[in-house]
Amino acid sequence: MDTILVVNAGSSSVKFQVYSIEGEGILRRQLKGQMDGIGSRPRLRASGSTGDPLADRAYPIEGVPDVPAAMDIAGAWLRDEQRIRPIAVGHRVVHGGPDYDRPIQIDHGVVTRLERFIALAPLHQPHNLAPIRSILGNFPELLQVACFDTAFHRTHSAVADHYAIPHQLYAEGVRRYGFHGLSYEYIAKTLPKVAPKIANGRVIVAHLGSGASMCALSAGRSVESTMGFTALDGLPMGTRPGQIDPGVVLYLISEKGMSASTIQNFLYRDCGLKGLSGVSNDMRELEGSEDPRARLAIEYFGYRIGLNAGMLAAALQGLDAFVFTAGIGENSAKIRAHVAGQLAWLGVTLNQAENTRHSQLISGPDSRIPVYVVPTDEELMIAQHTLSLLMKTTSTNQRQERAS
Ligand SMILES: Nc1ncnc2c1ncn2[C@@H]1O[C@H](COP(=O)(O)OP(=O)(O)O)[C@@H](O)[C@H]1O
Ligand SMILES: CC(=O)OP(=O)(O)O
Ligand SMILES: [Mg+2]
Repeated sequence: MDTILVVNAGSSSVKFQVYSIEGEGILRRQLKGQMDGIGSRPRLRASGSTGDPLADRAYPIEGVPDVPAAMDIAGAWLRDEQRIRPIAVGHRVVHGGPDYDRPIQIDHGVVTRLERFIALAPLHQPHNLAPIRSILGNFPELLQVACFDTAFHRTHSAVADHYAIPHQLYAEGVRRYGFHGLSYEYIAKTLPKVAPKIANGRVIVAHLGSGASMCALSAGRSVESTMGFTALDGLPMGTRPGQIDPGVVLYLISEKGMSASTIQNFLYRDCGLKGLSGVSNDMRELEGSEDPRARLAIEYFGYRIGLNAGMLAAALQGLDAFVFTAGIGENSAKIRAHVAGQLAWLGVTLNQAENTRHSQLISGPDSRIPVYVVPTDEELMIAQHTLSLLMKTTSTNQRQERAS
């Protein structure tokens, strides 16, 4: 059986899926899993094609201190216990920079170009590139495909793509890229099935995971994002502050004597829900905590989502639907209710029972704007892109063989 392996390293999780190729362009999921709770409660969970459990293992927090450790455990499980031998591997690569507006086949030159963006995505890019390098070294013939978080946002207009800084910096690549593009691409592709009437309209998608952002979709295309040059901007996240006055960074340099690398660590690892609550970066832990600072962090998260929704509705000049997705968006009825409250001025009402049940449509019948919960599937997008490139390279090879 020919299979495609998909690897998605996020900031608090490593997700993976294995698909069999069932014929021209048809994929069937064989296995799905994730190692999540990195830094809080590490756990490896995986299931087979019918949802049958294949693994559920908890690890001590010090046993899986970071994403590379999680990647090693997941890789060993796939290789040694599941005996996965794929014919192609698709990778989520968070930063594609200004050059890549679509998935590409990986070679050493591509890896070198993507290494330039490590400083722009230090929580992700190194972990995205590590397995790519290792596979290139051990299996140089294996097709590997890089699928970028930034690519889906390349439809942004010039005003959405710029900062108000001298043009030379834009030319060098200091632009408002936006991230979580594979997730938004999946939602944009799924919306015509979920809500055919509004899929062509103006939709805000809130990808609320460990990293969090929101995207304004107009007729299924991204027109604006809360994230920018890096995945630091916009909403508060597990360990990142989201939007912050650059004056704070200047203060840390001039008054606290912090170096560039100390500030980088601070902004990527010590802020956000973790910094504000002093309790945890993990929304599950915050929701279970009695600590008033945990409550403040939850309150802040919902408040900032509401503010950013106003901004994106302005970019869209109106709003036809609101969609929740990713770890928090799909699973936290409490956060969704809080955000719906923030959107009441837009005429949003919530159906409490449907929200508690995590139903697909959670707005009330009188809501002026429908609110949906749509589970994302970045891995499926990656698998589809990988299969397209696999088919392209196979037919090119066949043409070359016939010609020689
Ligand atoms: N049942 C739940 N209730 C509240 N939050 C949840 C639940 N399940 C997962 N989450 C939250 O989702 C976040 C992880 O989301 P995810 O999209 O997997 O992140 P990432 O891909 O960035 O690692 C964590 O903050 C986690 O606490
Ligand atoms: C870009 C980003 O923040 O990704 P994740 O949510 O997977 O950490
Ligand atoms: Mg993620």
